[in-house]
Amino acid sequence: MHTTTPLLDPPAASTASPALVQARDLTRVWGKGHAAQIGVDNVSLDIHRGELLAIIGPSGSGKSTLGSLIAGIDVPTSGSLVVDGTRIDQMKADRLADWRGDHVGIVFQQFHLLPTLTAVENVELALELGRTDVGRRERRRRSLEALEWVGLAAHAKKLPAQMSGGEQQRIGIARAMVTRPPMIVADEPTGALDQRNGHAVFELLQGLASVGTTVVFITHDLHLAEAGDRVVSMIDGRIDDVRGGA
Ligand SMILES: Nc1ncnc2c1ncn2[C@@H]1O[C@H](COP(=O)(O)OP(=O)(O)OP(=O)(O)O)[C@@H](O)[C@H]1O
Repeated sequence: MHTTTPLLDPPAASTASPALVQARDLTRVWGKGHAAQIGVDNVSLDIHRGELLAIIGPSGSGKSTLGSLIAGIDVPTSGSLVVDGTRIDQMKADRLADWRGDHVGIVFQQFHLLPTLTAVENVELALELGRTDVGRRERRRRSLEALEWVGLAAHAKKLPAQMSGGEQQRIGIARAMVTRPPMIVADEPTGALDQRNGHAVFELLQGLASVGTTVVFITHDLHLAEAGDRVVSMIDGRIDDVRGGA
């Protein structure tokens, strides 16, 4: 499955910064006063290039909120966030969407594949949305290459409903990686899978990290988290503990 293809060339580093993600005092709050809901509370964190960083913590501790901020899906109420040399914490929604298309691959717990598109069309869509400079034939070629890397070239013409959950999530990984982003944010990507399929998905993420992609892996699976390079534990929106790393 893990062949050396151009798809797996390390993403080009666009800055000399040692950390791909530099979060400082990130806070995300909804509402005000007594009604305020705190998602993330003053979080500062560096995430390095090629690092597989696991984020764990009880339900409601802020893992998804932090992941959404790092992925540029949401913006913080305060604090600063630099990703791959660009400050994204105050970007307007349309610019942020463009930035995301080129810089982040996102993997969801429930796969989020479009049901009326085949596997290869789902993967191609990421290239259409993210990189308008890639022509139709090249999009198809790269998408098939990504499917091959996740071991599903033979499923290219299948619809999501014709595939197992594990297969759909591997298509989700192919879709996240096909734009060759410097970072992948995966929010409980193994949460809907059995142990064997979850492990297979985790190994794909490890493979991407090993060639230089930064992987943020949000999980309730402590066993898989420990297999990452570093484990960040959250509680009540704050970082409670960081284990591993240099
Ligand atoms: N859009 C929102 N509006 C108001 N509060 C929110 C919103 N999104 C998240 N929260 C709150 O922020 C806190 C953190 O939620 P978050 O989803 O980040 O936790 P989590 O650790 O990912 O939980 P889980 O493991 O259950 O997915 C929770 O108290 C939640 O209710």
